[in-house]
Amino acid sequence: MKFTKGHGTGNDFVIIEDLEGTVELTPALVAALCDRRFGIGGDGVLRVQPSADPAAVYFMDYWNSDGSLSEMCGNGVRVFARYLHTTGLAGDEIPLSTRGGLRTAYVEGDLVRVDMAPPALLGDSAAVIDGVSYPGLAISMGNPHLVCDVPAEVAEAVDLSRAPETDPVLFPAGVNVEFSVKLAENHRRMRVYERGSGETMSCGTGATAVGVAALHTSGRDTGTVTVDVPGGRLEVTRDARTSWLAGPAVLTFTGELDPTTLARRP
Ligand SMILES: N[C@H](CCC[C@H](N)C(=O)O)C(=O)O
Repeated sequence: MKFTKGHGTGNDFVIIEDLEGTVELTPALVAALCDRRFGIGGDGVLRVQPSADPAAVYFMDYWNSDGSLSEMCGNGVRVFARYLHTTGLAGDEIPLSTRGGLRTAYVEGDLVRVDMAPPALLGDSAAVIDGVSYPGLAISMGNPHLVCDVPAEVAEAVDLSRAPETDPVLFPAGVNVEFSVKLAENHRRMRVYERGSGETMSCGTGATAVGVAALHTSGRDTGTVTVDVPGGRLEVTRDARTSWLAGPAVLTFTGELDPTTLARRP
């Protein structure tokens, strides 16, 4: 099985082109592929499949590194677009179907910009870590997010080695939790605990949720927010119609493996 590695601000993915439908992905195989010691290593898998929706040619079949599925992946869809553009499978403007619906990516040199669709603000909630409750704003980007505004020292110290406790009624399938630090009116820094992947260096849907929350808490429904993540810098814009995510997306290497002989963590 051939694969390509890529990342967007350090959120890295194993890309598998499967236009013929010959690759059988299972949660166990995805976890083995994403294992950073026994496998290739990655925060998730992006499988390129034909789109059932006629509005797009390709479907992004996204899996988290634990083998779970998600509706959307903002860095993933940007790396996915970079792969299609680099391999000549698509041009500069790429409509894509995802489990969260249609998204359109625009390859602009080193940057890839995505129409992330309008956010849905779901109200107040909180995340609990080590008995401390962090209030946050629940936002859907197709997948669920909880954006907690915290001081810099809290964001630096908070233990993200395991999933924060969150509301099982509001988030029955779990949630991605962002800890957002205000650096300036239109500038945030964040750490993230990703549902299904743990702490990552970046989360595109999460950065978009952080930007939307930053605008919302300052009474604005439109604007642009720079979001710094441990893996780099993303730009989030909300306009009257939708939300946008822009940032770098690169392919790092290609390889080949036999999934039947791929090592499994003991
Ligand atoms: N872990 C997320 C999916 C990947 C999101 C993230 N990698 C991004 O770039 O948006 C979830 O289960 O909803």
